[in-house]
Amino acid sequence: VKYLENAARNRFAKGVRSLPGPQGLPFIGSVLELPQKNSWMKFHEWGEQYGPIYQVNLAGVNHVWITRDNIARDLLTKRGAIYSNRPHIPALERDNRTSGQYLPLMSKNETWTRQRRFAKQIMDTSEKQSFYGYPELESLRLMVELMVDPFRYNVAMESYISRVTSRLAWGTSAPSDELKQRARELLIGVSPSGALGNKFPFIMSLPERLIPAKAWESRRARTERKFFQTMQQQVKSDMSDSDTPKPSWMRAFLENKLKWGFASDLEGAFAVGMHGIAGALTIAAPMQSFCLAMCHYPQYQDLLYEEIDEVLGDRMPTFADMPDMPVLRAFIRETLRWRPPVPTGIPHESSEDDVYEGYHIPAGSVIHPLEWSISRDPDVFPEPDEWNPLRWLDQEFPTFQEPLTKFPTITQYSQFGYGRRTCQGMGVTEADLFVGLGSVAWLFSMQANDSPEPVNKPATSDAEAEAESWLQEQVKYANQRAEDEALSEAEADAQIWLQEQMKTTNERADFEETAPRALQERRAQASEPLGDSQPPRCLSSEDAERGFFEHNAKRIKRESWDSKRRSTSQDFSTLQHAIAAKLANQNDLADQSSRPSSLTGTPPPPQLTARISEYDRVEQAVTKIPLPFSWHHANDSGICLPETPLSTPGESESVSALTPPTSPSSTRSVRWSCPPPAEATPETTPDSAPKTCTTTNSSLQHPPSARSTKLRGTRPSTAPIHGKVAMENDPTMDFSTLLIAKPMPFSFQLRIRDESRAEKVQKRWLELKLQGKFEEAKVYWGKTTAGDAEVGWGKTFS
Ligand code: HEM
Repeated sequence: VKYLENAARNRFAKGVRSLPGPQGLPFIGSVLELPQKNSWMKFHEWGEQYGPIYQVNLAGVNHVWITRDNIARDLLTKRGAIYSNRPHIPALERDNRTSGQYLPLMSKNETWTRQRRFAKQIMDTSEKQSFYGYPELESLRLMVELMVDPFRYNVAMESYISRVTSRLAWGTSAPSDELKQRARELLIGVSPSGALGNKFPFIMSLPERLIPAKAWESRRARTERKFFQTMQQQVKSDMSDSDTPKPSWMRAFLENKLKWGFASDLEGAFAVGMHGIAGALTIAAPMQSFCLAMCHYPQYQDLLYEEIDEVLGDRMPTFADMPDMPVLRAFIRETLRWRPPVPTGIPHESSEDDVYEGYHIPAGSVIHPLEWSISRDPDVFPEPDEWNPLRWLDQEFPTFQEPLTKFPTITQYSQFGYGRRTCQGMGVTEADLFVGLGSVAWLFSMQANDSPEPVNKPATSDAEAEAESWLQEQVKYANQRAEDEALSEAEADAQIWLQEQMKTTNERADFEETAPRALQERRAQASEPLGDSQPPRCLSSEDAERGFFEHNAKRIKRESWDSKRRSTSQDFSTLQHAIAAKLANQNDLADQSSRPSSLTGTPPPPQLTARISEYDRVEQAVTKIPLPFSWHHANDSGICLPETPLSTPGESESVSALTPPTSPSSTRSVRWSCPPPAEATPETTPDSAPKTCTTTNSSLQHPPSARSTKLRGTRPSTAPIHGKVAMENDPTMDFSTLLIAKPMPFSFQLRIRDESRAEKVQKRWLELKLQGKFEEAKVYWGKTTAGDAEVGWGKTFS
């Protein structure tokens, strides 16, 4: 019906043309042309083929894709009056446009207006109070977790975000695990590639007992409501029981209930809970992309360390340091540009027919600002596929903006949307990333794991066996203590920690059976030159890097701390051991009892390998579930695909009047910023940086003096890409498949930059831990997915 309606609308629009775009098949349109993974790459490719605004019929719905910032502003900002609705999400139990549950998904109506006003107020007020100091507090715990268990860096970073957000929402970090689960379940519910109801909307009108996916959604919705109400009730109790209740968004709601004009307390519970979910969902993705960037573009790391050491010295960063740290802000801004967390943007829906530059845009079109393309406009971002923080620091680049005390900033950035629907969380995102990533770079350096040996050793190695027996002993000891006497909070924490180590050691055995081969295969793939690559050529960014350092000669004349400080880098095993020992000592002091000497014995060896988090497992499981119809796959675009996707779109003669489209063949070429590995000569650097690229092409070589010690000539080991990406050749393009693109965990090395900083962190963490400042995550209804419980964690799919 929608297809016929759209066709009729297009006929009635006289004197204007339809937007260009792929023709597709009748009714289903171009759904069969979409890939299963990273669908935004296909939309990007179509943008290069059809122009900066084009339309695609996807299963009868007209989707308009915008690939340039100025067009998105023209439509979504300047004509916001008719471009600010949201499309319907069929898999949700209640209509997202009117239910009042999820502010980002509501259409423009009264409920949206009052909730948006509320959102603005709580964000402004909490920003004035430095977001209550929560990022600083939780970054301490993040540092400890990274020291203790570096291979779970992704879990630690997700927990950091979730804990900060839980504290902001309800003043406590206890619900952080539950919040993560609520966020991942909602993400499945709203992602086109997630819940089955988004692929087959008709199932949502059938009885629950026949449709497990509908029952799953009912439980998700019930659990979410119960969780938000429980948290609201808890804050109410804290406010009446405590003289100094913690500041939070919920407290702000409860203290001024009448002011907000909400229909009920339940609306307030959702208005706050939704912000919790929005935060928990999104910010962890750029934190993990930052690790990718640091490892694949290591030549910029020292620039950041120099700033950190100069501004912060021996203390961790705070929100107040923001004006003094443009380099850190540039790293963050560039990471968001390079790997947009929401690459397809969040769609708007048009409420009226419109004409733009002679093109007809029918009412009811779903409008996507395609962030992946917008942040790759080569006129604004030369060499757009390169991660290059200098574009924000060097005036040679078009994106440079002064004053550097304010710019670069991620606020007012297109990644956060347009017009009346702009994201409300820009400020808090910047604070979380600034403090969190600043702390990470203050304490650690990162290196790609270039070891030719498999990073995982067999679980039966001597060291592993020793570690296992050490951990077993500790767990036994902790269990014994638990029986003998009531455990103090710190002791309980130590026990949990030790048990986790034990679990990890066991999990490691499974993981290691399959991981080494897969890793080797991936590395081999990554180092193969691409078939259609062009000869290596000198990139302007390299000149720009040199220029930048020449301009900043005074600053960079300072001796690099690099070799000196890195020599103090400490193995994690020692650190892990040190934490355990300190915890033991602290507790010994507290209870005057002695610990077994084995606690200060040989610590477990670290395995610096990323581990798949629960979140990733869930996401992977979603996309692996076989659907009832054999010709359908799950994919990340919301469209059902055949087993073998048809990859050749029909050529269209439509040409946009806006910017002439580039020829598809030119956009498919792959260029290298340094020669492909086959032509590169490895060159050893003093601190055994992975590899440096040199080449026979003299234009790529710069005299070392001009480069300064800050740029040690290490070039990315990835193949920079333009237009169509050969994803299998780019290890930085491995994302989760739901609406938020989160890089999959990868293997790399974290090294402590300065031992005294590590000790400071441990000491402070212990102090605060003993003061009860770091609550453990609370279990609300068990993590079981079994049975037909009224509330609980949903299975990935039932
Ligand atoms: C990396 C972090 C984040 C990114 C990339 C992001 C991105 C976005 C985008 C693209 C939109 C839609 C804008 C549009 O429709 O034009 C949005 C909306 C929204 N975001 Fe964020 N967001 C992030 C973090 C947050 C956080 C931390 C919060 C709150 C704690 C938040 C709260 C919201 C809200 C409430 C809306 C809805 C605004 C409306 O529809 O009126 N976001 N965000």
